[in-house]
Amino acid sequence: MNEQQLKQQIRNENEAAEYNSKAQSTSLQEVSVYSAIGLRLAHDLTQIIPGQFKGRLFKKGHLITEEDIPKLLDIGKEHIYVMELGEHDLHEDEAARRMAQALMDDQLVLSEPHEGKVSVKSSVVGIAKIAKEIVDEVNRIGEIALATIRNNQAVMVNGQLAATRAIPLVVNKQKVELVEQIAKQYRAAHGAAPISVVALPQRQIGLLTTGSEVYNGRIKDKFGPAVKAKLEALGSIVAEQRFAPDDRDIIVREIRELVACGYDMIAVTGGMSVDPDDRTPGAIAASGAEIVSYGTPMLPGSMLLVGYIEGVPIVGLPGCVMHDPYTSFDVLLPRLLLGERIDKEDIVALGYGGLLGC
Ligand SMILES: Nc1nc2c(c(=O)[nH]1)N[C@H]1C(S)=C(S)[C@@H](COP(=O)(O)OP(=O)(O)OC[C@H]3O[C@@H](n4cnc5c(N)ncnc54)[C@H](O)[C@@H]3O)O[C@H]1N2
Ligand code: MOO
Repeated sequence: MNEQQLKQQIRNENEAAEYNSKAQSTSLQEVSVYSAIGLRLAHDLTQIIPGQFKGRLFKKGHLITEEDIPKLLDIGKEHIYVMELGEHDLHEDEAARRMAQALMDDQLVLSEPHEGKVSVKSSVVGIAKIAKEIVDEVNRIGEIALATIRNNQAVMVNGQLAATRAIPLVVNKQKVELVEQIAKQYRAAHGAAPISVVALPQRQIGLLTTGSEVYNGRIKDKFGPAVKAKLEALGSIVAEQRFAPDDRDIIVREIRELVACGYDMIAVTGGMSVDPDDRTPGAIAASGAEIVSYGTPMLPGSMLLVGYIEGVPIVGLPGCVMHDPYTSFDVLLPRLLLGERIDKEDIVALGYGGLLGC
């Protein structure tokens, strides 16, 4: 090859490299909004008016018209992007969609991408099963985000479990492919998606409300309705409610009778703290229950008791369960209803992050 041929070859190679790099990398061109009429938006545009509105003002692909210009200026956009996606990149919407599809169980409902985010919702009342180690692994990749609720948290119909998003407007395809690979490996090893929901079965609960002031009619029972509401929200019912004064033998007898009825769970309310009239923990122990824990390191719900009596869960519910929407009882309830055994470590784990105030 003579010198000229060599130069030509280098020129060819350079041109090819330039062509390839154009084809491979995403080009983002800034265009003044005044020159943007007739162009299409490369991504959703958000408006925030504190206290009034937060949401999508313009959708990706929107054809910009003259009357959009003041609206764009009002949300601080003097320029927009015109984008040509490189072959190794994914648009934020596509990245979010693919990650959600890879990580989520089929039963879950995926939203359309909205401002670059895909939301994942439950179609049933259930308990979230979320592999924390996978969430961490995905979030370690960088430039992509996976946010979830906590493992074992209750979720309502249409309740959100997770959301995916790419941080930049375009993200390297390999990052999303890595998420897909991580999810595939998890599914192969566990036979389930890293993020899923298990529908809660309908359980029948036997409820015993203690407290002489309630038993004698001095005050109206407020515990029964509160416990019923919490259970019904999760698809279970209080099949029977009984009342007892602050008398240990009577409480023991009532517990035994509720156990004999074959309910799926027994709940005893009131009398859970330190006063001489607080007979419930002693009565639960005397009724033959194996106590996993009397007391939890979570506030509210520190005086909660969890045990098992002939294999049936029994809980002692302190006063706060009556008025507080989220206590240690609410944390453990979905698992109790599912039939998962609660052990001492589950109680220990309530302390970190468990100070919600009461
Ligand atoms: N010195 C301490 N005081 C308290 C402690 C403690 O460890 N040391 N613990 C606190 C915590 S935490 C809770 S929760 C409360 C209440 O615990 P109890 O489960 O023993 O609640 P009671 O004493 O039975 O009742 C408290 C309050 O609520 C009323 N009540 C009870 N049952 C009903 C019902 N079915 N309907 C309507 N109202 C009800 C009761 O009349 C009392 O007024 O203790 C803290 N204090
Ligand atoms: O058990 Mo109390 O139950 O923390 O407010």
